[in-house]
Amino acid sequence: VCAFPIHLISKGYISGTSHSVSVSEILAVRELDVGGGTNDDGRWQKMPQKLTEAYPYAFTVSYVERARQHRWRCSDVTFHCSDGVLRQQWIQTIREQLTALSMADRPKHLLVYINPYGGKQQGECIYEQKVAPLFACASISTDVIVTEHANHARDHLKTEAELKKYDGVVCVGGDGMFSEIVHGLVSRTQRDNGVDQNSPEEKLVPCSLRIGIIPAGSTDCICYATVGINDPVTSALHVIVGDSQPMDVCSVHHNNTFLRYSISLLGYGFYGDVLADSERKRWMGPARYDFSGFKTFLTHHHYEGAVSFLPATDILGTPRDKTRCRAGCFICQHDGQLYSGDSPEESKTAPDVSDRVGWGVVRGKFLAINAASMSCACPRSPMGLSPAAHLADGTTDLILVRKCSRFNFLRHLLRHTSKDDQFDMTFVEVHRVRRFRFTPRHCQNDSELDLRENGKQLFSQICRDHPACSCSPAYSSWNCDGEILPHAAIEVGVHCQLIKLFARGIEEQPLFEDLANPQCAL
Ligand SMILES: CCCCCCCCCCCCC/C=C/[C@@H](O)[C@H](CO)NC(=O)CCCCCCCCCCCCCCC
Ligand SMILES: Nc1ncnc2c1ncn2[C@@H]1O[C@H](COP(=O)(O)OP(=O)(O)OP(=O)(O)O)[C@@H](O)[C@H]1O
Ligand SMILES: [Ca+2]
Repeated sequence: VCAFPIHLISKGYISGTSHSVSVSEILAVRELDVGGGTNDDGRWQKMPQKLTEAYPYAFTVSYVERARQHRWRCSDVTFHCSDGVLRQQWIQTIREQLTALSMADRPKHLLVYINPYGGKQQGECIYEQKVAPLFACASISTDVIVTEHANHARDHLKTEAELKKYDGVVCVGGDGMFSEIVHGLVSRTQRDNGVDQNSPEEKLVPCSLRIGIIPAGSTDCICYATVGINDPVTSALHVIVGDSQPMDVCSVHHNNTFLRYSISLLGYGFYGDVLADSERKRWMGPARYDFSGFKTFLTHHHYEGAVSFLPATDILGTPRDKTRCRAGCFICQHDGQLYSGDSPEESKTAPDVSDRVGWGVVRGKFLAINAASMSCACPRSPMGLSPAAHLADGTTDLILVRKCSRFNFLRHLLRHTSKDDQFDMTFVEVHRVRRFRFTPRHCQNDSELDLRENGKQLFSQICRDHPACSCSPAYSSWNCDGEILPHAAIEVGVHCQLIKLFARGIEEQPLFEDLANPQCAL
């Protein structure tokens, strides 16, 4: 902590309270030319002449200030003193401390990808106006790529990007853009280490580069659930101070072929149907999800199949806990494990799939099958699909919503918008698992599956053409972090802490938020 025992003038007046700033939350320090009447930003300083005469030497410290609802802002305080040597000592000392932080965790050079078409198509503008000036202030240099097509960022990371040059990768966009970055980085890391992604049993190698998300999408679920707010300035500040948040990643396979990774939601039934419908309405922007959500709710389709899963035993925590995964989460610090005799490296890998002992099976008709590897909190649902899920415990919460009336399903959905327990309903069950499989009914073998994948499309088309038809199609689609998967039969495994974000998890709110904005001291 850096406390300032010299005279301090902030915003044109002297305050009598004390103020301290953690060095780890200082962004930059710079000299201020008091005599000239301006600082080096060219902004005028409103300062009484008497004070500038008495304390002509000044410097400005930019630091993180906490605002409401997990927002961070960059604030400046200016310190004045009568002695030029003293000022230099302060500036030098703070700079030395910042350099030490840069050597440890702070990024110096970043690779930035901007999706100009995500969310409300504001990505470039958000980056230029809100983020780039902060990176410049913190002396972070960047290489910026504005993507030209879908998968541009993924493929660039996978094959071309000179990753050694960078301390992290930043994406400006939504969950889809983040997913591209994850696929690029994870695939590159596996290829560089000779790991075959197609084998569901393979232990994946964690990525070394951290990922920053500047939210500019429609849902921004990953950002919201790791920071507490989808706010570009807050996220940029978390990048600058060099935060690090490990995250679980699910691998999804079909018949020993790798399909995709999932970080937030794998949803079959309701969320798959919402996504499939909403993709045809991208022109509507973020509102497409509400439109398609309403439509899908009215169609009320259910799907038959079997879900088999490997429950996570010997773990701290359950999906029905009242406690939440927050910054410095005890459970995530222990990889979610109560006790493990394994070495730390072994305990972070996917469990042995050949051991079928302990697997459970649930068969039936489902409105929704959801796997949430994290809470999936987002502005639509501030507590998320699974409020007690953990970011980095090596498990996913498998939520099974059986066929029920529209009224009951609406009650279940509505509970996502309040603090009421959405799992406390007879037709809902939730399991914390390390692996699971889904097999749609009638799915006997691969050749049949292909037939049925085609049949599904045909059936959906018939139902679309005949809206009065009230029957449920045999298959839904999997929504994998906002992408539709090409197969209904999948096998999923959780890889504990495979990636790291420039985030720290949601901070606990100060008890008296209104008072958490101290002024500066003499
Ligand atoms: C009555 C209101 C109930 C509201 C219930 C809201 C629950 C919302 C839970 C959202 C969970 C999002 C999980 C994140 C998934 C992301 O990886 C993915 C990519 O960005 N986003 C979506 O798939 C986008 C998925 C967006 C889903 C939106 C669902 C909206 C449902 C609206 C139902 C209306 C029924 C009204 C009946 C009168
Ligand atoms: N230049 C581009 N042109 C077209 N599509 C792109 C481009 N760059 C990226 N994409 C794709 O756009 C898709 C959506 O992007 P993004 O996730 O940023 O926004 P969103 O879908 O509005 O938000 P969310 O994923 O939070 O719902 C991503 O799947 C990404 O692959
Ligand atoms: Ca998890």
